[in-house]
Amino acid sequence: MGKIQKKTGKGRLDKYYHMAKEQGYRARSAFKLVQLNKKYNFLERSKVLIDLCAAPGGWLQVASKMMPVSSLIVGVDLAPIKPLPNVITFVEDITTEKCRATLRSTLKTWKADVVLHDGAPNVGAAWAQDAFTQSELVLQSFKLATEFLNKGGTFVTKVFRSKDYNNLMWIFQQLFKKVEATKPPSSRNVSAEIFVVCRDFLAPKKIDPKFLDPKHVFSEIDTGMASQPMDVFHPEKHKRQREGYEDGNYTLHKTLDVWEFINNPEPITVLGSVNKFAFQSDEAKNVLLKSAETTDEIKECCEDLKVLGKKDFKNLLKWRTNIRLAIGLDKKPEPKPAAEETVEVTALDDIEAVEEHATAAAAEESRQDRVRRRQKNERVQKNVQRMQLGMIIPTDIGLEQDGPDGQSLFSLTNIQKAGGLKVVRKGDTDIDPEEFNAEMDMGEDIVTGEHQDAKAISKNKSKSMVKEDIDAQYVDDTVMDSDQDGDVELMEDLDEMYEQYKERQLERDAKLRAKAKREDKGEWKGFKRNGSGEEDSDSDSDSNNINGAQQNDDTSDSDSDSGADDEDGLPGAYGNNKKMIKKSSKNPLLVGLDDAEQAELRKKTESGLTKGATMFFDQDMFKGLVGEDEEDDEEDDEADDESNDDEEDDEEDDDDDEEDAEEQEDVEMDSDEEIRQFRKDRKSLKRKATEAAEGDGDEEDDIEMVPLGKEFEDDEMWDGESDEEDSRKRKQISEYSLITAEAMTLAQSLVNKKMTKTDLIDQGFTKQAFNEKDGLPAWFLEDEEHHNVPNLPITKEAVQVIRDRMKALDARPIKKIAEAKARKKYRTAQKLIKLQKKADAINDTDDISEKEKSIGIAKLLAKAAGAKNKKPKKEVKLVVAKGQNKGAKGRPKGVKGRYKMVDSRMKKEMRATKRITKKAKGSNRRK
Ligand SMILES: C[S@@+](CC[C@H](N)C(=O)[O-])C[C@H]1O[C@@H](n2cnc3c(N)ncnc32)[C@H](O)[C@@H]1O
Repeated sequence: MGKIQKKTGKGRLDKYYHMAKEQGYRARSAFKLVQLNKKYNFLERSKVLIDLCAAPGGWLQVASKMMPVSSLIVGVDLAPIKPLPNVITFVEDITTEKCRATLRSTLKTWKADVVLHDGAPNVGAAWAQDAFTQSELVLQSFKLATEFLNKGGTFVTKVFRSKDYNNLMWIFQQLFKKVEATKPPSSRNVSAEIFVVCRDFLAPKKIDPKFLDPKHVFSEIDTGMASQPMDVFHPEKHKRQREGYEDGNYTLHKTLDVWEFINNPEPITVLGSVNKFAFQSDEAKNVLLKSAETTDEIKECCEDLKVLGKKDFKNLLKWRTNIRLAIGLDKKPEPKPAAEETVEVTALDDIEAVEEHATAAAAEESRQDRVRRRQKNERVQKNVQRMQLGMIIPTDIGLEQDGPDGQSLFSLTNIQKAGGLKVVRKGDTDIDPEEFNAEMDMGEDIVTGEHQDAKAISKNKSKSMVKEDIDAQYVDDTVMDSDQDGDVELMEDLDEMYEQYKERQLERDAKLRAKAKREDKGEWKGFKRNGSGEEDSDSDSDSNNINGAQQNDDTSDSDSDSGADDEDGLPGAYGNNKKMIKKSSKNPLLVGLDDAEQAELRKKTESGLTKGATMFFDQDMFKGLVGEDEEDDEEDDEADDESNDDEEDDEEDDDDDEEDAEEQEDVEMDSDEEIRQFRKDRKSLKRKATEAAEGDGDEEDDIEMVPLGKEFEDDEMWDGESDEEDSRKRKQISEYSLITAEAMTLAQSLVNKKMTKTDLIDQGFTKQAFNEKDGLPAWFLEDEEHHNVPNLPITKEAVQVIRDRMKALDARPIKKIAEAKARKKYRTAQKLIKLQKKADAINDTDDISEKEKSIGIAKLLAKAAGAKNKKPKKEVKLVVAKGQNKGAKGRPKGVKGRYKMVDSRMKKEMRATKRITKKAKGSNRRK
């Protein structure tokens, strides 16, 4: 033990090992004393301590830490102990007279308050000098304790569970008032060691020498277990470990004639107590060796029984049974009724062994099952977290319309599949709670799980009702185990999130429909994308639009409206049902609407929506929902208010206005430079708008971005409006709306009543208003398109508004960046949780002081911070060995810091090496 041994065994490097390392103790055993002292508090009030068998010094460290300063601490061991401050150590065998004398001279007239003994023979570096057994060592230490302890002193010793244990305890009790055996938590469960704390030394004047004589103490003990053989099928249950160190029993090599094994009524006992079976007797030679049952394998097994495994022992037992049957020692057991138990010992053992295997396999299987379930749950939880962070949407984890297994939550096809359709028709809505619990046990989806058997399904009237019933039961159910609870909680969370997602989707759909409707009504939304002033040439159409909007033109396409309602108006239950009807028309439960019903649903109501759409929007979830129309109305009201305010302001600023009138009429830009800058900005804004529409489309709305084709622009320039073009134009307007300064200026002047709608219409009638493009040469049309661009007025305010908008757009991160940020945030949060857990663990440790706890936590934090503040790698500058650097020795001129010389040849060589290795790899693989 003197030297720290390499700990390689599984579980050796446990919590206490790491704690010892962290806290600077020389051995993990230090914590045993810490825990013993915590329980019995003997160190704090002691002034003199002797540690027998103290190397490498873990206990001495603890003692010097816990005992008052200037205490006398003496440590002895066969192995040298590295010096420790305020501790006296010497190398000695504690069983010798010399050790006693040294202790006496060290302590002088003093007596010890505590004597510790943690000795174990054969485990130290000095194993060769070790001649005593554990119990003898304990008795020796006890002897020293009785000599050096003060009255009322404490003796702590390590004892192994052995036949000597009771005797030792009896002796201790004779000389100490209180004797308690305890196993501190840091002592491994697999270890047979126990610590005995003997308090209040009685310090009798005379001690009966028999108490301290090993021969006398241990001779009387006979537990009758010394000769107990090992059970070869349950070696782990063998008593040897509990017996502590057997005195050399294992060195005996027993050989037994195999014939005796065949005849012995207790074959397992024989197997456990013998090293070798010899074929020596005549019977063994004549009968056994000649038998066909005695295979080479059996013979080999007989050579060394100590190296055999369970399977080999089973083979030997089988062989013995067969031989016994063959030579007539046993009769073949008559076939018995199944209920009767077999009496034959070996057969039972075999069965037991097989059963044991089967149980182990089943346990392993269920463990793996648990692991799989836990992993699945963890995966789902992770997804949920990611979904909450907005990194993914429910569809990404298959949660939208489909259940986790890809089955629709409310799919009626399941019922048919499970054959429960008929019973469903009967309308029985009861659910068997046991079946429900069984479902939950399987960790499957409550309603859609694959394990939904016919019986369970037959009790469902409809899926939705089932879910409600289940939910109700599930709330009442208090007997579910924790595993189920976890699953159920998870399912609940997922259900809730799914509902929220659906609501959001419906809300969004409603907004989209309202928007489309408004567009169809011909509401004017602004200028088209290129902002090149097609408004002029297009004044007809635009003015139509304006008129349309202002006169609340009812010529909007009501058909398409209703059509849209039919298609999209019921995206939830109804819409899905339509899909389902198409998909699974074979299912008698999934009945489509007949023509009359469909026609009824298509009928228009007063609101202009179809009956189906009205029914859909009458659902509770739409109550209190402010549609875009209403929002816009509100905005309009606000705009009106503002315009009124502006009017007041205008009156005040009349004089100024007159002065600026001329400037206001035309483009109001400070300089050409500003105009150029503005046009540049406008271009980038358009680009961003396109990006936003493409990248964020799924987040914001589902409007598709249609690039402006040449054809489209031409048509707009010259043609009168067809319906199709009209709608295209409107779409364009709605997409780009007020993103240009021209449009904004115009809007502002309309809102501020600086321009009337008649002015706007009049402006549309220019000399080019009715130009025909038929017959004009292509080059002219192209030229016109490029250069005949009306210069529309723009105001500073409009430019400012657009710029602000652009800034806001700039400030918004693109989807990928947002995702990356969310991921980073998530990872940081996870790290923090981990750190918190570690800190909590340190905090909860009872064995260390507050100071040590704070040091431990500070270390943790420093480590975490260190990982963050890792120094970046120093850059190595590549210097090409050419010119003045060619063949230069040492640092090339003008190069500072780290550098590496490279030349073209090196590059070529490196490439060639790579090529060759790649080739070699390829050819190896082909082989
Ligand atoms: C488990 S270690 C003691 C560890 C010690 N308590 C610590 O915390 O560092 C057992 C020690 O007993 C010592 N030992 C065994 N027999 C001994 C003997 N006869 N005399 C002195 N030391 C002995 C071994 O050398 C070994 O270092």
